[in-house]
This record gives sequence, structure tokens and C-alpha cells, in this order.
Amino acid sequence: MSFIEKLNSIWEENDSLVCVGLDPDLERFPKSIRDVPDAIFQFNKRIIDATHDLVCAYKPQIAYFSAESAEDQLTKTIQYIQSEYPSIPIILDSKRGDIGSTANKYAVEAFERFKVDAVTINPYMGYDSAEPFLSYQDKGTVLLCRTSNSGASDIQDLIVDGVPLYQKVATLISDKWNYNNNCLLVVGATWPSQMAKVRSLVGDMPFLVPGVGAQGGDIEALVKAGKTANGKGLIISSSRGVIYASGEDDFDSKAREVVLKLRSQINLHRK
Ligand SMILES: O=c1ccn([C@@H]2O[C@H](COP(=O)(O)O)[C@@H](O)[C@H]2O)c(=O)[nH]1
Repeated sequence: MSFIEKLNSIWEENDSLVCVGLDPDLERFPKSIRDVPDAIFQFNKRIIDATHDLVCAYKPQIAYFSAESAEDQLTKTIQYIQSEYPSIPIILDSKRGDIGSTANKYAVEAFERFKVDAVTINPYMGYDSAEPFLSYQDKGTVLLCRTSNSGASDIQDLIVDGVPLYQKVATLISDKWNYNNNCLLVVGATWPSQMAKVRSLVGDMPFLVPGVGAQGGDIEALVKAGKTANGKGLIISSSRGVIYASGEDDFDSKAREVVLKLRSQINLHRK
């Protein structure tokens, strides 16, 4: 099953547009789990077991694993989701981007080493840097368009041929790079008016939407701006707001409470 098919199916199955971001930071772990062997994997496993029926995707951010030399625990986390909850897509957030020969290795890293369903990449270096990812027809390539951070406007809003660069990026990807129907865009929850503009440019292309929870994105505004005509089209991701909902050993049940609430808040505005 392709990534897009998997996504369409899990949106229905779990009635959810919520993605849980796995950004495991040992310094924020409860004492009860910080010193156990494979603490990162054990922490992720409890978050996953507590939320699997409420989400449309998991998004591990590679920096939180590589900074701890814990890529083995990223592999274990991915394999755990794939064996226990195989219908849930995994998006590796690694924001790769380089010349074609190196990009080719990054695509192998994502799709053959880690065997994830989709990966985030930076389109800034142009088509030859994206092609190695796009050529995996059944995998998703999630390209940065209008990011959630405060500095997003520094470059992404520069005017090119009379329009902001992020709109150029959206149109280019939609018109020229999406020939395998496997492109998605990152559009931050913190910019609903830009999100509405991007939606008007790219039809039903799915958006990965970081920026709710810890970054304060407005759920009603983003859902109204970004949803497709069928009330879907969005993978709304929260990391810290979910996984650190409690600093105590009840972190998994508290994470579940947050995801339940987030799913309800989102679903309220989908119809
Ligand atoms: O525009 C972007 C693109 C990616 N991210 C990533 O999403 C999560 C957000 O974490 P929160 O704790 O929910 O704020 C994190 O992994 C970022 O690297 C983003 O925030 N904005």
C-alpha cells in the first residue's frame, strides 16, 4: 500500500488528523524511565501504546536520536510501530537536502535503512535534490513550504516574480514535482492565512502541519484554512505538548488525554 493510501485509510480508521511527534529528550523524561536501558525506545513505546488508536501518523524527529547516538532506538521505535500498529504511517522528520548523489543516500537512509513511509526534505536546492526521494513512488516526500517558526518569513516571504517564495515553492511542487502523486507540504499551524493561500494553490495535496501545542497554533483557524473539501488533507503534529504532558510516571496516560482532546478540537471544525 502506498503512503497516500495508508494515510487515507488511517484518517478514516481512527477518525483523526492528529500526528504525534516523537522528539524524545532524556532531560525531560520522568525519573522513573530516564535510567532504564533503551530509555528512549521505552519512552516512545509507552507513548505509542497509549495513543495508537487516536492518531493518523507518528513523526520521529531524527535529531533527538542522533544527538544521543541512539539511531538504534529510532530503528526499534519504527519497527515497534510497524509490527504492532502496521496501519499507522511513519514520517521521518529529517529535513534532508543536498546535491543529487548525496540526496540519493539520504533517500536510501529514510526508505531502505529506516523503512519509513515518508520523509521531510528541504526543497531549497531544487529538483535534482528532491528527485531521489520522489522516485520512490509509494513513499511520501514532505517538502518544506511555509514553516511554523518565527523566522519563516525571513526567506520564505521574499518576493519572487511578484509572489512570496513559499507560494512559488507550493506551485512548483504541485505543478512539476508531484507526477507520482506522492508530495506533501509542510505548512505551519502558526500561519493560517498563508495556509489558506497554499491550499488554494495546490488542490488536495496533504499538508504536514507542525505548530500546535507548544508553538501555540490556533486549531480552529488552521483547520478552516487547510482542510480539503472532504474535511481531511491535514496531518496535524504535536510533539512536546503531547509527550511531556506530564513529567511524572503517568506521562503516557496524560499524553492520551491530550491527544483525545486535540482530536476532538480538530474534528469539531472539519465538517
Ligand atoms: O515548520 C516546521 C517543521 C518541522 N517542525 C518540527 O515539528 C516538531 C514540533 O514540535 P512541537 O514540540 O510540537 O513544537 C519538531 O520536531 C520540529 O522539528 C516544526 O516545528 N516546524
